[in-house]
Amino acid sequence: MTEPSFTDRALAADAALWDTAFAHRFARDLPVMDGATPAFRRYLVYEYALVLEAIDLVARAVAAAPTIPEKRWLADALGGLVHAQLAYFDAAFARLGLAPARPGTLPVGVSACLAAMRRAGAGGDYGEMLAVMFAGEWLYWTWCSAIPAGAAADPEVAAWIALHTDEAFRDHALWLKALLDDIAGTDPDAAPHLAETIASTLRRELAFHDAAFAA
Ligand SMILES: Cc1ncc(C[n+]2csc(CCO)c2C)c(N)n1
Repeated sequence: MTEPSFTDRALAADAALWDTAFAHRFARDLPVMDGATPAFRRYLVYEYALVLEAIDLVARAVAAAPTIPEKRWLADALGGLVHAQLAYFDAAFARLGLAPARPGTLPVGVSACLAAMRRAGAGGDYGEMLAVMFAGEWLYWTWCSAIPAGAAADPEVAAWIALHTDEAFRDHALWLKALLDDIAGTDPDAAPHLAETIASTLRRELAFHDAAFAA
């Protein structure tokens, strides 16, 4: 049998935390929410702020990537955020009468998540940036791919799930996973910090999603 990879070991070491994540109310409620659900409306406003922060993080990762194939892959991921994801928010905000959060009004669970992304980007540690991206992408991939096809009746919710279940999204999550395995394999001294970054990011992700339900 092949040895479990670095990321498989990191995910297994935090299995209890990931189980909590998979049981999160957000994942359970998402398919039955709609544009009138207060938690979903709050979530979209928080999520828009997160996507803006993610654009900067991925742009920093493009700059930090040591090879052209990595820069090219990450630039495509950045393109997905600035095009498909921002187009989603333009359409959803217009349809649902939502607006971006005013500065200083985000709840602490959300702003802490954004601040950690910003720190990872500004810190310049490529592996750390990838670990932050991986934890969030893995969570969304796992959450959204577990929702049965057609389960969400609302068009905004269905479109949001579709953005996180398409092949490109899955491939990106798996690409991040494989690259982290490479980095941890090449530099075993970096592995503990990468594993800790995956776990701490997941905790912040859960606080982010808790905030949508705390009115
Ligand atoms: C709250 C929240 N967490 C994670 C994602 C998934 N995601 C989309 S872009 C990005 C960063 C770049 O990989 C991540 C993690 C999300 N949409 N919203």
